[in-house]
Amino acid sequence: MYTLLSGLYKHVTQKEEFYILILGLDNAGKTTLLEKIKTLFTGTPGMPPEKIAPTVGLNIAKIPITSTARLNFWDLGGQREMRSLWPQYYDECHGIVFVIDSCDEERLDECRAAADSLLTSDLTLNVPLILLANKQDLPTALPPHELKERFVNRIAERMGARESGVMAVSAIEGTGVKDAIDWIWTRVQRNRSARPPMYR
Ligand SMILES: Nc1nc2c(ncn2[C@@H]2O[C@H](COP(=O)(O)OP(=O)(O)OP(=O)(O)O)[C@@H](O)[C@H]2O)c(=O)[nH]1
Ligand SMILES: [Mg+2]
Repeated sequence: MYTLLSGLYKHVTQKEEFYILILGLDNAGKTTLLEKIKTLFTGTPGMPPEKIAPTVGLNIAKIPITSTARLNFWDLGGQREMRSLWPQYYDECHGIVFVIDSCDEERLDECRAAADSLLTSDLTLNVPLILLANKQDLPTALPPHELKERFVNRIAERMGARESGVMAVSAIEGTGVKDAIDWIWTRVQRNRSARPPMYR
């Protein structure tokens, strides 16, 4: 009887867990984005931008997306030494958000190299990926069409068969953030036979 009841309780309370990696070079705005996601999707405001320091290790946010499913965001540090840790998380992730600083033209090549190594890993094969052209609130930001030409088109062949997209956002102002999360949520659900959710 106890086993039956505890099984039933588990069935009712267990949630589908999807894991989403937030990657990109240091200073791209990943943690600012994570905190904005918290603000927009939970009742609790995220940390204000001025309190956010460069990430050493990772930050986590658990976002209830429906009554039965949760998106777990893993925001990893983007500094060069931290990037060697990224592959440890590829195997378990269901989706990837790749954040680009649209104002940092000088580091576009470095950014492309980081995206290349992520996309060529067997462990991320067919994992949906959204590229976010961040900091669009700043006048010096490359507009999305220019970023597409100078960045996205050059890594397009590495995308393979995965679902991919590009969106313009401002993590600080929140512009485009909800649409980006809706995009990734739709894609991880579509990809669930290849990468099924975890149950916790
Ligand atoms: N204007 C503007 N500034 C932003 C935006 N997003 C992030 N920033 C700023 O960019 C800087 C870096 O932001 P973080 O969120 O710490 O960057 P990160 O990608 O997490 O960096 P690492 O943790 O080192 O990998 C901070 O000064 C942020 O305030 C944005 O949308 N607009
Ligand atoms: Mg960070």
